[in-house]
Amino acid sequence: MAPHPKVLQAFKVTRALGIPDEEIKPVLKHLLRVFERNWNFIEEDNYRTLVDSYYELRKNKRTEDGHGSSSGKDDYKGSSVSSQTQGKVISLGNNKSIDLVEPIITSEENLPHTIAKVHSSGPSVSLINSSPGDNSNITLAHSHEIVDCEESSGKNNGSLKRGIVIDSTPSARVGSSTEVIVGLSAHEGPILRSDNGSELKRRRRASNPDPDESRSSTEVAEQKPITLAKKRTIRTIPDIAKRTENVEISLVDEVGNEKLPCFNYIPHSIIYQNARVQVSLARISDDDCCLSCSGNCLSSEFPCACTSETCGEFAYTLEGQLKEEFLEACIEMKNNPQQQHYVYCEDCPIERAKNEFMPEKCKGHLLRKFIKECWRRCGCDMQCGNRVVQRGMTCKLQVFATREGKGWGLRTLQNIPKGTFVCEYIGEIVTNSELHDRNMSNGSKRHTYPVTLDADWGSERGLQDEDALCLDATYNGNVARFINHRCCDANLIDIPIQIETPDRHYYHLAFFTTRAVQAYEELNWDYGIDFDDVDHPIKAFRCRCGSKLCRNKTQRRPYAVELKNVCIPAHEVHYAFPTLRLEHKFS
Ligand SMILES: C[S@@+](CC[C@H](N)C(=O)[O-])C[C@H]1O[C@@H](n2cnc3c(N)ncnc32)[C@H](O)[C@@H]1O
Repeated sequence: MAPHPKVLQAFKVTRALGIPDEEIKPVLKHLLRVFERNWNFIEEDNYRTLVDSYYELRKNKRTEDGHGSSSGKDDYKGSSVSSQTQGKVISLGNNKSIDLVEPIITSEENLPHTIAKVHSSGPSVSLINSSPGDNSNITLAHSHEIVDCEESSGKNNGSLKRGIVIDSTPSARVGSSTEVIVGLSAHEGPILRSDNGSELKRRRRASNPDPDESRSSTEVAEQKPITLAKKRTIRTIPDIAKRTENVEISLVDEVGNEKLPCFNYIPHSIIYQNARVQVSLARISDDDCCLSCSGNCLSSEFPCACTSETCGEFAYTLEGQLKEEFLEACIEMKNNPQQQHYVYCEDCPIERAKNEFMPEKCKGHLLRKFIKECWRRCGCDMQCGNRVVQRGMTCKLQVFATREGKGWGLRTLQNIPKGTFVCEYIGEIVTNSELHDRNMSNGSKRHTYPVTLDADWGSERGLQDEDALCLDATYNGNVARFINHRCCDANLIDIPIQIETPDRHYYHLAFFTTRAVQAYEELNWDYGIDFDDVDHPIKAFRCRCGSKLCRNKTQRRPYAVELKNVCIPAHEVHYAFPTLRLEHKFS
């Protein structure tokens, strides 16, 4: 079968650089897998990532082989977590690298690059530092004009023995001095000196006699010269869920700034210690299940007993989405809560945890609409349309480094229709007082947003501490811990789901789309923060949700949160002190 035109185009560019097709092929295959077949990432900057990956892989291979040559053929063989690659950081040439597993490695360690300073005021480019002991040729992996090169000794006496090719585009001249990472390649030959790049072009022509190909090399140079970016590291993890979910959840950092998240991925919530979650068949009465159903409850003529929570109607459609009316009602209650949607407990567990002897008055809890799914005692099967959340995630998701300074975020890799279940909020099930203790001892080390399972506290009198529960995803959690906040018009909404237990001390919190979401859109939900609540123990982050309805109107703080007089960058401290409750007042 003839290769795809995009593959042919990629080969055309790499051939022009003298890279044989059979060597670039496995690299391309690997990147396509890592980027979920999104060619934009591969094509951008004239296939920069592809070419950089190739050269860096070659260099790594040479280093591993004691400077032996590499065919490059097998380096990306098999899946991206094959035995060859697992545990390795694969640097992507000039300024990128791929981290295929979980080790937390700083970008400095990852980059076996030479750092060059470009002095843009004059025509010369001088290398001020090169990798220790590495005297490989230095070149940008793409087509560039050679402006000038100076032989130079760096700090480590790694003097430049051969060629350096540096971009001469106007963008490279911006500012007086820009630090860049220059990739290392395996070109042989003496120092290249040229004012106009003709030497490089001549060399390319010499190494590639095919007139068609040498033309494309020149075209490439003219089309899109590389821009000198700040050093950055692209890291990816193929599946942060470690195959515990129905789908793989990749992580990618194209920005190159984020510290890799440090937590244990769990696909189901788990009791930390004191939380009382009573799951037993004996507690499910005949009225709480549909014993006589079979197959798919949604197809039966009459709604079964499991619709008791949703006024005798299933919340899901036959296609597996939330019914429009139900979803809209949930959105309305969340976005425009009325006074009657709040309940106030007499002895609020949240206030009690804060001050056992003199608790303050309850601040109120928002009543929520529940969905009850069929479960073990029900006669239907696992494919029943009323078992959506318990079947688990089906959407392809990716954790990525946001560019707006929100730290990591979550995006979808596929279009998702309105009302679709995306994921659950999973974490440790802790009691309110356990959470309070954690907050007190860990304070500023918090990195996620615990949620209080208080949707039904209004119907309880004197809630015991073991029954007043929260989910904390700080140390153990799932992909939901990466979902960032968006005020009011978020594309996800959290809905309480009752599955195993008829009481509502413990329930599942599931995220559904509030509208159709396009592939590569960031997913977000409204944490319910009151940005004007100056008394709240957590002074909220400066909101960068970008919504027209953003409630953080004043935006007083410059990209940091103040926490008890300590100023900590927002990406360092996520949520610190007691739970921000879902029902927090709206301004
Ligand atoms: C539950 S975590 C979300 C994942 C987080 N971004 C990360 O890197 O792990 C919540 C934290 O993300 C950041 N964040 C979330 N939404 C934000 C927003 N709209 N604007 C700015 N920062 C946000 C804040 O630092 C917040 O404390």
